[in-house]
Amino acid sequence: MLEVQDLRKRFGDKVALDGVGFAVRPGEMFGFVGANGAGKTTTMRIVMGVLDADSGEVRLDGKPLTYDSRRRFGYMPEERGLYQKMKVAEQVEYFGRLHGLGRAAARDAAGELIERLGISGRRDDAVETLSLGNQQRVQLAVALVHSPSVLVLDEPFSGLDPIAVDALADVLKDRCSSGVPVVFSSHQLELVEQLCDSVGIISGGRMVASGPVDELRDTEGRTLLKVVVRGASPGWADGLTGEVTTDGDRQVLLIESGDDQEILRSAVNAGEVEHFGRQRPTLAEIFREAVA
Ligand SMILES: Nc1ncnc2c1ncn2[C@@H]1O[C@H](COP(=O)(O)OP(=O)(O)OP(=O)(O)O)[C@@H](O)[C@H]1O
Repeated sequence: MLEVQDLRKRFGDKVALDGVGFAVRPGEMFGFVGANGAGKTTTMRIVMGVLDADSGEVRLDGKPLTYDSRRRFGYMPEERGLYQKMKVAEQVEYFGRLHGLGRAAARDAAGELIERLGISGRRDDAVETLSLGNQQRVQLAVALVHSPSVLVLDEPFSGLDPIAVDALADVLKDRCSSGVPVVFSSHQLELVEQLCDSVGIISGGRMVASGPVDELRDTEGRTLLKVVVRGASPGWADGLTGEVTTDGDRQVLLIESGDDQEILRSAVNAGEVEHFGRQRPTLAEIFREAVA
């Protein structure tokens, strides 16, 4: 298990991290979300030992991280770093070799990832001739080539087209199912909600919510009552406190609290009730409330 414990970090007067902590179990996908400048990259750099914390600790399976344990991590830094003149396949193999793979193993692993990430047509091209999205795929292959025991990825999905997003999601799911803890940051909250077992929301250097996505949806944010009525005349919900929107010949009422029976009676009197039920907040809604 990867444990990040009470990290604190200042840059001069600026407090970047003010007690950041979370844990990621083997085989768990953890989405790290927060507004720009919230502290995600700083946390990931500390996990990777690129930056020292002022205090706090990062442990793997109960032990503080060392140079050797970090060598087995796969890291995709925010500042992407590839050799621009080197060819794609050569580059991925080279990083595999740097992480200790033998020549044949590095070649096989590079070939497989290049294929899975959809860049096999570019394997013999210099990185500098690739589009930004394709360079990002190479960067991901480089982070994954040595079958890391932990994955720490800073915005791995940004700039990818939907096909590449799916390909990367599949690769990450595979790695997770083989017992690897995966941490990635992202601003794509729908994707995080779909993919991750757990999320951590950071705001101003502090964790404001974290835990399994399902639990957060049960305990955080507002559970709204959603009522969909067909054929109702405008103004049917005027006496109620919620928001009404129109969708074709349907009126959709979202209401936080009230007398459910009274609301139902108003809806039935107004038209044909197509839907009446509570809906849990999405991750995006929880996020907006948590960082507000
Ligand atoms: N080397 C540095 N020197 C000074 N301040 C820094 C440095 N690195 C980060 N910061 C500050 O620390 C805070 C956290 O930054 P960080 O890059 O960790 O945020 P982030 O959540 O990754 O943001 P984004 O989503 O924009 O990538 C910000 O206020 C940032 O300006």
